[in-house]
This record gives sequence, C-alpha cells and structure tokens, in this order.
Amino acid sequence: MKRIGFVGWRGMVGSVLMQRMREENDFTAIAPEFFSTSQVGRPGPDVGREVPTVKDAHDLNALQALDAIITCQGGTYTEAVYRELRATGWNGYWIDAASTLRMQEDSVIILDPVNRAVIDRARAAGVKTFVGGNCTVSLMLMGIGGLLHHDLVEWISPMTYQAASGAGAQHMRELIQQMGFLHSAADRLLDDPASAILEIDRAVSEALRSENYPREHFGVPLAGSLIPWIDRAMDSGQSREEWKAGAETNKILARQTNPIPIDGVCVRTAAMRSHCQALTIKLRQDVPINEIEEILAQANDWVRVVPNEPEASKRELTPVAVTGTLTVTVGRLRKLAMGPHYLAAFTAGDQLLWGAAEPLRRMLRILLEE
Ligand SMILES: NC(=O)C1=CN([C@@H]2O[C@H](COP(=O)(O)OP(=O)(O)OC[C@H]3O[C@@H](n4cnc5c(N)ncnc54)[C@H](OP(=O)(O)O)[C@@H]3O)[C@@H](O)[C@H]2O)C=CC1
Ligand SMILES: N[C@@H](CC(=O)OP(=O)(O)O)C(=O)O
Repeated sequence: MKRIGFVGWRGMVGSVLMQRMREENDFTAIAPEFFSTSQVGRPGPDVGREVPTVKDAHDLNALQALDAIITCQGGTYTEAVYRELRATGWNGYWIDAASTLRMQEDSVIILDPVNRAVIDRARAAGVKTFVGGNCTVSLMLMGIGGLLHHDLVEWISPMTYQAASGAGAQHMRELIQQMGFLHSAADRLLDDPASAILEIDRAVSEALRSENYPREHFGVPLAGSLIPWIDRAMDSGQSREEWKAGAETNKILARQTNPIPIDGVCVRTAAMRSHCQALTIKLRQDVPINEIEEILAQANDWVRVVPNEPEASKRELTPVAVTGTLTVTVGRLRKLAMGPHYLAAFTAGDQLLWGAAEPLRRMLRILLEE
C-alpha cells in the first residue's frame, strides 16, 4: 500500500478533506500517516482504521519516506518545506491546497472533471506536483466548463459573492458574532410590532459603526454590509483574487499561449461557506439558450442547470441550497440586451468541497489508479 502523508488535516479545509475521504472509503486504499506542527506524538484522527501517532510536519526524514504528501496546511508551510524536501531528492507526489506553487511551470492545477486530460498528460511527462485551484476559479469551471470545452467563450467577466469561509475559520466565527451583535442592538425594538422601522435602522446603523462591533479579523463590518476587496493589491489595480480568475483558468485549461480574457470584481458577502458568481460571457457565436443549457448540463456529473424562473432561482441558486453538497448550480441563463453573443449566468457552489478539498482527494484516487 502507498504511504500517504497528510499535513493540515486539523484545519478547516483538512477537516472537510478527512470527512470526504471517510465517506468515500479512501483510507482503505492507502497507508495514511498524519503530520502536524503542534500535535506531535498525539493520536491521529479517527479515519475508521488504526493509524500511527502524529509526526512532526517539519521532519524531512519522515516526509521522505512517503509516496505522496497531501497538504492543506497553507502557503507558509509549503514555502518552508517543499523546496527543501525536493532538494533531498524526494520524488514523491506533492498535492497542495495552497496557492504558492500553482503558477510554477512544473506544477499542474487540478480539477479533474474539467482538465483530466491535462493531468494525465502531465503525469505521463513526469510531473509530481499537483495543486488545487482557487475556490472561485474551480467553482466557475465546474459550473460553465461545458462552454469552455466546446470553445464557445471569447471572454468572461465574473462578479463574485464570496463566503466568509474563504478567509478562514476565524472569519466564519466573526461573521456570526457580527450578526449577533446587530441583532442584539435591535432585538428590543423587533419584539415590539409597533416600533418604527427607521428607529430599528438607526439602532442597527449605530451598531455597525460602533467601536464594539466585532471586526478583529475582517477589519470592517461584513454582516449588514459587504467587502469589495479580497486578497492583496496588484499593480494592475486588480485584487489578487481577481487576477487569479484569468491566470488560473487558463493554466487549468492549458491555454496559456492563447488565453481567454477573464476579469471582474471579487466581493466578500455574508454567506458562510458557499460562493456565488454572476457571469457575463461573450460567446464566439450565437448559440440558442436551450443548446447552452444542454452543453452545460452534460459537462460533468455535479453541475445542475436551474431554469431561469423566479422560484427555482431563489430556491436553488443560493449558498443555502448548495452548502454541504457537491452540486454546483448554474442558472439565470439568458441573452443580455447587448446582443445575442452576450450571455448572463449565475452559479453557486460549496467553496470547501469543489473549491478546496474535493480536487485533492480525487487527485489521490487518480494516482492510486497506477
Ligand atoms: N479556507 C479556504 O477556503 C481555502 C484554503 N485553502 C488553503 O488551505 C490552507 C488552510 O486553510 P484552512 O483550512 O482554512 O486553515 P486553518 O487555519 O483552519 O488550519 C490550518 C492549520 O492551523 C493549525 N491549527 C491551529 N489551531 C487549530 C485549531 N484549533 N483547529 C484546527 N487547526 C488548528 C493546524 O495545523 P497543526 O496541526 O500543524 O497545528 C491546521 O492544519 C490555506 O492557507 C490555503 O492555502 C485553499 C482553498 C480554500
Ligand atoms: N481567497 C479565497 C480562498 C482561498 O483560499 O483562495 P486561494 O486558495 O486561492 O488562496 C477566498 O477568500 O474566498
């Protein structure tokens, strides 16, 4: 059995990975070993079989003994360990959730329902470093991969509605604290059916601007507001999250020499763990909506096309509808007033599943097919 090391399994992405691997019985096919920067010598997680005690995630000798390493520990760990480990001559598979190695020439961004052929070509060529894509990018491709596969897309402008989970566990906690803080500012007025709405609004607005509003992690209010910037600034004026849309999508599709322009605005909203995106797509030709729906629906086993109707859209195209599921919904499909080549679409998906953990466990499965 292949010896597979897991780093970052205690974190948010790592916990979702463990959960999915248990559900899919992945641990029965491998000899798992668990690593940590803080829990050395403690018992490993419950994965339905006996596992050795937790090892030191910085112990290069222990890491060198592995056939593959899956890390959800984050970029700082990757930066600290990856090159040093490769420099020892270790030639195992490195499967990573962090963005650090994504754009490196000798790595592949993994999203096998969309780029299995790219992955297979890379493996045949000896590539050993496979990196999960940015959540927003992966979810967009799971939703509209069919159009790209049929080469129907001239450009895309995604406007995102990204959940708190993308910023990490502490941010999810803070979002709920913010919601509670706002509610407690108005609960007395809410209990009184005769209270004036402007009085409620004033109480909430004061709470949003109050010194005591919980904002240690976000820096500014998210509940009751939104944040139109994610990640650091680039010289282009884009946020790094916005830059990733074009850079990563074209790498996933192996289109770096003939890239599709993809650019928009990324916004943090008060959803918990599922991202949505409104897409404006310029098509290369005037394809009828029913054909577009068919192409989208047939692209993979997880995409679900939602009819452009009010009830279905409100029920199925939301974070609530997709959270905790592998389904990626895509709807609001219609031609825009700009002309028959301009398509509107709206998509929703769980950013911890297809956006983070799922491509990693599926990559491990692909390696085990050998
Ligand atoms: N959040 C997201 O949506 C996405 C994240 N990623 C990547 O995954 C990386 C990890 O993200 P995320 O899972 O959110 O990070 P977390 O902060 O949840 O976990 C990272 C590590 O923190 C340590 N840790 C310290 N205290 C605790 C605790 N109380 N509970 C659990 N773990 C603890 C653990 O390492 P140890 O065992 O060594 O102490 C853990 O592996 C990111 O840096 C990013 O590179 C990729 C795609 C999406
Ligand atoms: N930046 C994403 C989450 C993330 O971790 O992205 P990346 O894997 O590209 O660093 C978000 O905030 O929603």
